[in-house]
Amino acid sequence: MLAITSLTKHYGKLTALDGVSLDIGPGEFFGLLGPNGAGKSTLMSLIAGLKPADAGTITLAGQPAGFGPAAARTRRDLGLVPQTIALYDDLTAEENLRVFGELFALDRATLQERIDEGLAAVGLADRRKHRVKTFSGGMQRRLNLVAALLHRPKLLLCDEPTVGVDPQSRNAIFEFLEKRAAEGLTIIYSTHYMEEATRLCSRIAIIDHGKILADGSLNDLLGHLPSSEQLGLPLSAAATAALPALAAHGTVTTTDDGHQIALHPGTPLSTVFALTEKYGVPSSACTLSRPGLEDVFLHLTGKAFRE
Ligand SMILES: Nc1ncnc2c1ncn2[C@@H]1O[C@H](COP(=O)(O)OP(=O)(O)OP(=O)(O)O)[C@@H](O)[C@H]1O
Repeated sequence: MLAITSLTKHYGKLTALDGVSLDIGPGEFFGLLGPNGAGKSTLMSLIAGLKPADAGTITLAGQPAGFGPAAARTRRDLGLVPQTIALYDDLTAEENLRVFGELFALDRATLQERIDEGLAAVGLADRRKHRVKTFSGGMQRRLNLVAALLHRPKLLLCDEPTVGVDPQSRNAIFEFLEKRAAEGLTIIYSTHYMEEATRLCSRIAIIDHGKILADGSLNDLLGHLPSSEQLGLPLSAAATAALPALAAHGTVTTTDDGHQIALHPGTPLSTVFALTEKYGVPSSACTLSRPGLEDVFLHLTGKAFRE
């Protein structure tokens, strides 16, 4: 549906996007996960046509997309929830939505129907007559989401929509987006929160320094790691005695915090725990953890993820 090829963007000497290529299919809930300054907003702005690319192409359903007059038609098929809230403070929630709807030349009846439906869907129906300046950041975000979908775009771009948002609004945003995704809307969702990408996205691309480092389902990404589970042991004499036997089942690293054994994929936990028991390591002293996206990022970049 959305095809991006070798997209590059410089700001002066800084390369914000460096040859990004992506193919996003219809109905995908696509996560763009990267630390601050990775290039997420730049990529979103180029797709939305707010800025020109220096090189590369963007097409939506085979038609030119992005910046410039050739992409004017496909821009109608996009909705953007920008990182910075874009609403009129002195207008009420409903008045704001009317302004956005009129930009897309929606007829009065259709617009009213969509306003009512949208406000109800994000839990703002009872605040429709209140000015936006009286809203919390989270409420403003929710309203921005409704505004971006009034013209029923095929693709929704959400640029870090939960930054500075209270937990209640965060959940309302998640549930709203999950419903739209279940209805078939294609969503690109940028975030620097790994748990958001894990919860929401059917596919995740990890971006850093303007490059896509990995792209796939959560399981595909975890597949980059050499181990699926990690056993933690204390620095006790019993645990140290068990290490040679455990080393046959995984890679051992020892730090001041204890021994870590990254188990070889497919190692039965019963085998591992039989060994710790044999050497007298109490099970309460053992920990077992599954790796997450943080470990994938560390594995790919050699650096901890900076949120
Ligand atoms: N208008 C601009 N002029 C100069 N440099 C810019 C501009 N916009 C972004 N940058 C730089 O480009 C790089 C990518 O920025 P971008 O905003 O795309 O990243 P991001 O992943 O969205 O980060 P954040 O989560 O902080 O918004 C950063 O180094 C940023 O400082």
